[in-house]
Amino acid sequence: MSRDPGRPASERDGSRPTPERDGDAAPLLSVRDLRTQFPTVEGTVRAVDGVSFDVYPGETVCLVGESGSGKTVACESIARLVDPPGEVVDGEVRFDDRDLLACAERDLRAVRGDRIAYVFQDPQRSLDPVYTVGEQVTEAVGYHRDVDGAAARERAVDLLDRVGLPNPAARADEYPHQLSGGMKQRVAIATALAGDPDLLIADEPTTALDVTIQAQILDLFADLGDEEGLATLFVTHDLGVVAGIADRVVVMYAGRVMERGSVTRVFERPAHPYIRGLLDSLPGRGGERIGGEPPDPLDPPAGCRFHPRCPHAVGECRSGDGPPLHGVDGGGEAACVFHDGVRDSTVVEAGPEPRSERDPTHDADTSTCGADGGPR
Ligand SMILES: Nc1ncnc2c1ncn2[C@@H]1O[C@H](COP(=O)(O)OP(=O)(O)OP(=O)(O)O)[C@@H](O)[C@H]1O
Ligand code: NI
Repeated sequence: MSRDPGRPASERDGSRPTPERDGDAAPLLSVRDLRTQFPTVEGTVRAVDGVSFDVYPGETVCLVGESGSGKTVACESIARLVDPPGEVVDGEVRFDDRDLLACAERDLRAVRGDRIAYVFQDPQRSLDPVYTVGEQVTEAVGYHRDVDGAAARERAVDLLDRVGLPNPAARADEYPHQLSGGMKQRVAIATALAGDPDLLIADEPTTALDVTIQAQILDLFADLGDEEGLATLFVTHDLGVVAGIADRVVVMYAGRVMERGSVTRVFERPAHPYIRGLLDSLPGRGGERIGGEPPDPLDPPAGCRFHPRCPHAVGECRSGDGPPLHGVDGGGEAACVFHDGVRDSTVVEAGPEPRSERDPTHDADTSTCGADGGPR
């Protein structure tokens, strides 16, 4: 079962930033071996622990994974927004051939204010309480475009309309505290889009919105991707949203990338048992919710971090630093030993089966309580 053996075995060392997509276009954003830690009294939380992925111009990449998997910390690390004592301890974040982690704060502010826009999970973080929403969006328009005040205001109202703010011309004169949480988030999104960024990093931007408004905003992102080449890194744990908007998907678990690939391939042929389990448990798919809980971030298991919950885990999954990303059939990669090019990867595609049918050599440790890393 050939699995593209010519690929580098691991990208974790960051030494070879192989493009994730074939073709001529260079990635707009290239994240390599990103590591971010939080010192706490109980120990070090390795919230992001060797994450690599690319975002190409005009595409939408969805970062998915259960709560606590490191999606927010990854995004904040990319934009250098991690608050101390949290610290990006390693890695590279290339944006248009500039390493954002290495550049001076002043240069970074220029990039972040102009070419990269950020929508926080909490809209409060994006808005200034002392200015009206119209002033904030207008300022963002004017900052980036050479337009007079009236034209900037007109564009601001238009944007507020496009993000679904009711009665935008009147609402523009209100202050953030006069708006509901969902409306604030819409204003935050309008502000982010006002400057025609090249990259939008949006952390669960639509979670708090009702489905109609959510759909409207997702459509708006799609239009801006098509019309203006806006690339989006979109964090969500709603796989329905992912199916609707993503070009490519990056699946995180316990601070690591478990799988990357086109949305079509990942949804049709999930390669890693983790994303396979998440997809199977969607309504109508007939599968059960993945048993167990994500690991304690202070003390993740050795080997593959998902192994205590994995129906396919074999001895090798329980020790070492976890498998590298292996190329999978149909494109993309999965950090799973079943895609090492030697094992039969179809056992993952076939779903959970009695273990003896798949790996008789490891029958002895079929319970998830292997000595070197059972559930804690
Ligand atoms: N300031 C902090 N101090 C200590 N640990 C932190 C801090 N911020 C985040 N973490 C830890 O880092 C890990 C990743 O958190 P993160 O918020 O990135 O997860 P997430 O995938 O965005 O989850 P959610 O879907 O709930 O937003 C978690 O274990 C979290 O507890
Ligand atoms: Ni988050």
